[in-house]
This record gives sequence, C-alpha cells and structure tokens, in this order.
Amino acid sequence: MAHVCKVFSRRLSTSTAVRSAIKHVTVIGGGLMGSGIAQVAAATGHDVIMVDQTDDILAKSKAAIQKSLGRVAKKKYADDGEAQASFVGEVMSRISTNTDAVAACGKTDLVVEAIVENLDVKRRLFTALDAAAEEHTIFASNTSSLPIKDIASATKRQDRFGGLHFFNPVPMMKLVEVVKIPETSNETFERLVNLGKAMEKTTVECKDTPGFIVNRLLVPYMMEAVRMLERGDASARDIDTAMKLGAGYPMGPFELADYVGLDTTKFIMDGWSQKYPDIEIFRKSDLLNKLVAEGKFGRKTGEGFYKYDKK
Ligand SMILES: CCCCCCCC(=O)CC(=O)SCCNC(=O)CCNC(=O)[C@H](O)C(C)(C)COP(=O)(O)OP(=O)(O)OC[C@H]1O[C@@H](n2cnc3c(N)ncnc32)[C@H](O)[C@@H]1OP(=O)(O)O
Ligand SMILES: NC(=O)C1=CN([C@@H]2O[C@H](COP(=O)(O)OP(=O)(O)OC[C@H]3O[C@@H](n4cnc5c(N)ncnc54)[C@H](O)[C@@H]3O)[C@@H](O)[C@H]2O)C=CC1
Repeated sequence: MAHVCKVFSRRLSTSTAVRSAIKHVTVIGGGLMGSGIAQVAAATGHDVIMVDQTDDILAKSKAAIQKSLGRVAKKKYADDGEAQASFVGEVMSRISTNTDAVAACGKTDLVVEAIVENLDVKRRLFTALDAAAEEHTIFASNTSSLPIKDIASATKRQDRFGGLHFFNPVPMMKLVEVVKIPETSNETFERLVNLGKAMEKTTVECKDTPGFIVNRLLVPYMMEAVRMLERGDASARDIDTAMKLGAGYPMGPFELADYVGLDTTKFIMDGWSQKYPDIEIFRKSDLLNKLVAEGKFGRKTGEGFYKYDKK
C-alpha cells in the first residue's frame, strides 16, 4: 500500500510542478462534459465541486466518473488492483457535489460552466454567480458555439472571464481551446492556459470567433454529412466507414454526432442558423430536428442515428 501511495503521490507531484494558481475548481453542469472536466481536474490534483440541478443527476455523474477512472486506472496500473483502487479512491475523494451553484462558487479560484447550450440560461447563471464569487475568482465557459463575450457581458468581471473549451471525452482528448475576449486580462488568460497545462492538456489560443478553431471546421463537415444522408447520396453507415477508412477519423460523422449528443448538436445548429441565416451549411436539418423531437439524442438515450445497447 505504501508503495502504491508513493507511486500516486509521485504522479501528483508531476502535475503539481506545472500547477497554476488555480487550486480549487467549481464545475457547473455534471453532464457529459462537466463530469469529464471535474474528473480530469481532480485527477491532476485540484479540489473540485461539481454542481448540477438534482442529487440524482449528480449521483449519475459521479458513477460515470468512477467508471471512467476505472478505465484510466486499468491502463495506468496494469496488473495492480490495489493501486487501481487507491487511484480511483483518491481522485473521487477530491470531488464534492452541490445542487446550489451560488453556494458552490463562494470560495473557489475558477468556475467552469458546462450546462445546456443556451445563451439566456448561461447568462442567468453567471449573473447570479457574479454576485456571490470572490473578487479573484475567474469565470470560464465550455460553450461549443456561443460567443464568450455574449456570456461574459452578463457579469461585471469580463477581465476575469474567458473560454475553456474541452473536447469529448475529456479524459481522452488532449486539447483545450483557451478563448480570449478583448476584455480578458493577460493574467486571467495566463492562468487559464496554465490550468489547461496543469490538467495535462495541450492548449491553443483562440479569438472569440464562431466555433473557435475546431468547431468552425467540424460543424460544417458534420452538417454536410447530414445533408448527404438527407439527399440519399449514401447511407450513414457508408459515410461513417468512408470517413474512418478514407480520411483517418476515429469516428465517422454520425457516430460522432451520436457521441456528442443530438440535443447539443441541435442547440448549436439552431443558434447558428438563426444568427447566420445566409450561410447555407448552417441551415436547419429536418432529419436532425425529427430525431431530437422523438427523444433520440444519441448514445445518451440509446438511439440517435444508430441504436445502442443500454448499459
Ligand atoms: C454538428 C455539430 C456537432 C459539433 C459538436 C461539437 C462538440 C464540441 O464542442 C467539441 C467536441 O468535443 S467534438 C468531439 C471530439 N471528440 C472526438 O472527435 C472523439 C473521436 N473518437 C475518439 O477519439 C475515439 O473513438 C474514443 C477515444 C472516443 C474512443 O476510442 P475507441 O473508439 O478506440 O473506443 P474504446 O476502445 O472504447 O476506447 C479506446 C481507449 O480509450 C479509453 N477510453 C475511451 N473513452 C474513455 C473515457 N470516457 N474515459 C476513460 N477512458 C476512455 C479506453 O479505456 C480505451 O483504452 P485502451 O484500454 O487502451 O483500449
Ligand atoms: N457534448 C459535447 O461533445 C460537447 C459539449 N460542449 C458544451 O458543453 C456544455 C455542456 O454539454 P454536455 O455536457 O454535452 O451537456 P449535457 O446535457 O450532457 O449536460 C448538461 C448538464 O447541465 C445541467 N444543467 C442545465 N442547466 C443547469 C443549471 N442552470 N445549473 C446547473 N446545472 C445545469 C443538466 O442537468 C445536465 O446534467 C454545452 O455548452 C456544450 O455545447 C463542449 C464540448 C463538447
């Protein structure tokens, strides 16, 4: 056991060496992204509070984190069950939960928001948090598609506001886009970049342009795949196979859309089609809208473009 603890604390001290000034992180939203962000922040030595709307949701988020940590631990401590359990236990002990976002951000260095992709809901949340958080607390949004400035302007701390855009699944994807608005101070930006590094991610700097870097390229690609399917040019399965074997993508566009969530994909498309009515590729998709109306959100509900076994 002592050996295990030594191995684990050595691993932690490596991340501590590049640890930013941010030690305590509050993650709002315990869904796909929030639970991943909370997991990786805790696994790299940060104390974390994860917030969601109900205790039930939070219990599911913690179970998802525990499962994902188990997969990470298996790789990290191959044949050592005790070391695996110790790793999972240590990381889990750094994550507490709360259903009250305002209370959870009273004493924290950073709030990372990962709630539903809706501007009004995000703005309302941040206005409430702004009044409760300490002066030094930095706010960040994990939004996929909304302008950071439109969210930040709901607060009086735009100099301490930025975008921290993680990728799904957060424990596996190595990138974080760090987004600056003109008001973001250099110190805030530096602390966000340092946090990304402390979380063992590669960071890239982005201006607050639609979709930042990855989604500005990924969303048109994925929507063109949906148009191909709607036109009957090829089946979803063949388009996915073609992009995996012909372009080297780990998932085809339909597998990826189901993985991201068709509800989130629709939120992004609704926002962009309203904002950019003249851009053909952002036009709403009848097929996507139909699937979402039928409650087929992808993997999370057991069906999207494909059907999945419910685990
Ligand atoms: C139209 C608008 C839409 C726009 C949406 C925008 C959304 C955004 O804002 C931005 C985004 O995040 S876009 C999504 C970006 N993510 C991707 O592109 C993921 C692509 N897929 C992959 O990389 C792999 O399939 C993946 C890594 C996921 C899984 O790998 P495999 O396919 O090989 O499957 P597995 O065999 O299950 O896993 C391989 C290894 O990875 C480990 N692993 C997977 N998931 C994990 C998780 N959640 N937690 C911990 N470990 C995990 C797994 O253990 C396995 O490792 P080995 O033991 O070595 O095999
Ligand atoms: N799904 C993906 O692949 C990616 C999503 N994003 C972005 O991350 C954010 C979250 O997306 P997901 O995690 O996929 O969504 P999700 O639907 O899995 O999770 C959202 C969570 O937020 C909670 N929530 C909603 N309103 C709340 C509030 N006012 N207070 C506290 N909790 C609240 C919900 O109960 C839910 O558990 C969105 O802005 C999305 O665009 C960013 C990168 C990738």
